[in-house]
Amino acid sequence: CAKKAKTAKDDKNGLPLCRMLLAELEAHRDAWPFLTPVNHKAVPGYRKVIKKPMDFSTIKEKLANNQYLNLETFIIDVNLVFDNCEKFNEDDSEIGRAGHNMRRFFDKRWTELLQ
Ligand SMILES: Cn1cc(C(=O)NCCN)ccc1=O
Repeated sequence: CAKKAKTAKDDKNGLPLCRMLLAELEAHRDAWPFLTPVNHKAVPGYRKVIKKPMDFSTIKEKLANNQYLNLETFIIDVNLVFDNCEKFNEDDSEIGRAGHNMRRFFDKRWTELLQ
């Protein structure tokens, strides 16, 4: 039978924790660039430069469709949002700074919740 989950990443609380973390991300004042998919028709170059677009609404949909195995696979998609942002935006820009702020917030929260 399946091995008993050893760490919080694998245990049964993984997915409710993901929903809680996502709700906190969506409520953050700097979440606005990340709430919905980047409109590649309105943002020149985006589709070419960013190979794997990701945003909070897509993550929410994937959670609802049970597409995350555990907290780890959820964290990978959240980090993709911030990595795409760093790739496409100057650090010294509104959206670039929002991405850094959101990544710092997320890293702090999931590590706190996992302790
Ligand atoms: C994350 N990100 C968002 C936008 C954007 O324009 N978002 C809509 C805000 N209303 C543009 C580039 C980018 O990397």
